[in-house]
Amino acid sequence: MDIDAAELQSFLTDLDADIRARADWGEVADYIPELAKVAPAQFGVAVALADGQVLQAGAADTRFSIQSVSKVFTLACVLGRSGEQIWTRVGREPSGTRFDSILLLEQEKGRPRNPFINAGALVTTDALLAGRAPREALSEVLAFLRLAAGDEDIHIDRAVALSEERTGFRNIALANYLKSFNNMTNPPEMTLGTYFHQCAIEMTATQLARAGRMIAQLPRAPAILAPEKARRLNALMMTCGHYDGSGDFAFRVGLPGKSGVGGGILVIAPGVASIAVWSPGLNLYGNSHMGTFAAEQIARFTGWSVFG
Ligand SMILES: NC(=O)CC[C@H](N)C(=O)O
Repeated sequence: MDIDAAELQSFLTDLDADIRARADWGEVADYIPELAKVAPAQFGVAVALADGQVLQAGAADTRFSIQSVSKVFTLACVLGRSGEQIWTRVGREPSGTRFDSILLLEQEKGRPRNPFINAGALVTTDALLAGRAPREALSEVLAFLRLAAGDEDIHIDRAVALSEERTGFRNIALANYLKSFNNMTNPPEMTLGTYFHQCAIEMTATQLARAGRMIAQLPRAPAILAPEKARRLNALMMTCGHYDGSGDFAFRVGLPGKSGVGGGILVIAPGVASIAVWSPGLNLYGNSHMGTFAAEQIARFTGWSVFG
């Protein structure tokens, strides 16, 4: 749908003011000590449009920990590297369980439901390593993101990675459990270290919106993701991108999205726009509370929806 950029810009500016006035921020993720230090009362949004413009409001240039939003990009790298093989190790169904749940893994014999819950993302990261050192695999993800965003200034926050490495006992359990089912080819601590560093990539909303242009297949996006891969990433983001809150996100926003416990959400309007919202306070499902609200308001204002 065509949208007047100036009108959308003034809508975003008003939305930022509205959100600040509401002051209903949710709770920051406190199970990762470094993330517990982030002030919840923050909001930023960036919208990359098909004509190349990037609209911004609020703290669009503040860096935040992208956390599980990284799972979209590692999956894209793995699909590029080894094609469809990954689907022998991980499914494509919503889990209906929390992002860090171990519940279904025993019942389903070590094959995680999808690549966006932690168990599935650990398998994807394990595949990404492909016999390489963690540093090489992480360089590939960073290079891919920098190319996608057209911005070299994207890095890993080591303090966040180490903080999770020290306290990520559920992920450590998941990785070992996967190993017991032979669904982890590397030593669990190697895959875990890579995963924690990938989650600790820092980006601004502006950089994330620009990186998402290839998933939206915007005409000016760098041609580094084949259209059929973009379509499938969008399908997975829609069905699994918000864990057990995916149905609610689809209902409220109507666009594919991927959240992270750092409070970021990447939202894709295929062919039209790539949107990044960020607000560190989370809702019950571990998805950004005000970020979801903002995505809902933007979809309502623009009429963007994959459901017509
Ligand atoms: N939902 C998330 O963003 C979770 C990512 C986080 N690094 C974890 O594994 O717990």
